[in-house]
Amino acid sequence: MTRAVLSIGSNLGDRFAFLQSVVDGLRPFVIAVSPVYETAAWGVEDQPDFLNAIVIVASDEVDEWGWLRRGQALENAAGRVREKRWGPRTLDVDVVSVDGVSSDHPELLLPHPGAFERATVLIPWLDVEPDAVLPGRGPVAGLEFSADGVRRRDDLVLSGWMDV
Ligand SMILES: Nc1ncnc2c1ncn2[C@@H]1O[C@H](COP(=O)(O)OP(=O)(O)OP(=O)(O)O)[C@@H](O)[C@H]1O
Ligand SMILES: Nc1nc2c(c(=O)[nH]1)N=C(CO)CN2
Repeated sequence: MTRAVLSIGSNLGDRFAFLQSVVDGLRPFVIAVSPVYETAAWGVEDQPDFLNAIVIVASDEVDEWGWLRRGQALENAAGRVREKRWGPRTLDVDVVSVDGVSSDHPELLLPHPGAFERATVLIPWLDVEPDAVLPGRGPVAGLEFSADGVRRRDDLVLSGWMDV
């Protein structure tokens, strides 16, 4: 059994529909979905705001590479064009952590090396898992990050996973 924490984001096109496509695409495996946040872009700041959320998935049959590949398939289905690093995208699916797995393979770094300082990951993660632990960093609730530019969008609720 693997359990994975996925960070999803979109800042191009129908942002909410692209996030919903992840919940729909991973539906049998989804065990929790966070609220949606409107977030100012970090990294490359001169680009539209993102919508971000966290999806927690679990399966007996999918390993860490399987989660990465499924995320990439969903990015491709959203018509994602790979341009510059940290640039705008229809859909980004990052594997934040997979229980009990660490990896230094460049195509799958686990835990995700940027997660510990990204409010866009940590705030929604705490919503669904207040006692979350980021391996190597400790309890997420104890990490220091700025919540500036992160605004919860209670008008946008990802659906269709609780009734599986
Ligand atoms: N934990 C991970 N989750 C998703 N992709 C990863 C992970 N570790 C390494 N990668 C690799 O990162 C590449 C995708 O990078 P991408 O263009 O999405 O980066 P980014 O989202 O712009 O930046 P960042 O990785 O800092 O969030 C892919 O080649 C993928 O194999
Ligand atoms: N607010 C926000 N900014 C970003 C994001 C993201 O998901 N949210 N993802 C990026 C590339 O991984 C670059 N910048």
